[in-house]
Amino acid sequence: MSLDKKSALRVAQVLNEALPYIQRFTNKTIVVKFGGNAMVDWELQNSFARNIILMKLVGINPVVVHGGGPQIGQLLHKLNIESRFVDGMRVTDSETMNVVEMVLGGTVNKQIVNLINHNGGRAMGVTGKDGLLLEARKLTRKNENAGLHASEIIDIGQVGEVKKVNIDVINMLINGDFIPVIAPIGVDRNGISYNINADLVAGKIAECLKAEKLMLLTNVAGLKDKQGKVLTGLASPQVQSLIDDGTIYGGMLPKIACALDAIKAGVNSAHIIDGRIPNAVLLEIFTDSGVGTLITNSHTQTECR
Ligand SMILES: Nc1ncnc2c1ncn2[C@@H]1O[C@H](COP(=O)(O)OP(=O)(O)O)[C@@H](O)[C@H]1O
Ligand SMILES: CC(=O)N[C@@H](CCC(=O)OP(=O)(O)O)C(=O)O
Repeated sequence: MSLDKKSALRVAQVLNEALPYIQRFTNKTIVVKFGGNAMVDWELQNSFARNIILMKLVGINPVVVHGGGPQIGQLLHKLNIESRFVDGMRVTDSETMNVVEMVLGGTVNKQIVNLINHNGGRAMGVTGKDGLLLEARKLTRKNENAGLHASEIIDIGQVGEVKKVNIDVINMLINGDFIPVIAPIGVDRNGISYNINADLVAGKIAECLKAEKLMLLTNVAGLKDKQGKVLTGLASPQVQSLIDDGTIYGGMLPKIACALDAIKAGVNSAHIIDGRIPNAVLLEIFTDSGVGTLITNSHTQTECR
């Protein structure tokens, strides 16, 4: 398809304006988390795949971590298995864990890998089990309403948190010129599988790779305040009060937590952006038109080897 003169000039201008960003980010690692809610349709997934390829072509090392919560929910529904969440985490019994592995490690992972490869990139899909990439431990949740006789801990099943990231696996893929596409499934030393929230995995991987940026693509324009207005910037002292008054809830809780942890651990910036906007990744990286919330500041560090 050939462009008319005006459109062609505009394309040339856009490329020219992207130069300082390309220079800034070349040879840097950017972790991009593609949320299940942002995988609205094939076109959006395809545009995501092309954005990732373009990053790689200009010398950036993109590392993709994907979710797939709604896709897991759909299959569970078909199988008449109930979905239940505690603080944004899916309660995961062994039957649910099987479905999680099928959907994340199978369908969703291979869909993204295939789209990147089909568009001319070189993607390699792995779960956290491959090469022991994500060593996990069981995540426990405190029961805030525990009375005298209630348990202090809520058991949410095979839900994990990242204990260790084996970055050798990722570096091996990057050095082989592949784009790693990672499904958030972990395993412990006893071989037990864990369902890990994809935001948490993306955050820990960004920390361990000392990434330049962590980008979380979701289905909202950014973090919203009590009035529903998108907060373009957010620092950690504000966060607790937004959680306490219920402004941040559900799936936004792990996003904020992992973004704050990543920043504390040295990742330069964390962004919650609207993945439903075509080319959201390119807009965020190569232009001044950020499309969401930029997060700065906060706590803990993960073991990396
Ligand atoms: N303060 C907030 N601002 C924006 N979204 C919020 C907020 N608190 C909770 N949410 C919810 O978080 C959701 C995004 O998280 P989630 O559903 O887990 O998406 P993803 O699949 O992309 O990880 C939004 O759709 C919204 O319903
Ligand atoms: C423990 C837990 O909740 N795991 C998530 C894993 C997928 C995920 O995080 O997907 P999104 O990014 O699309 O929300 C789940 O089972 O839904």
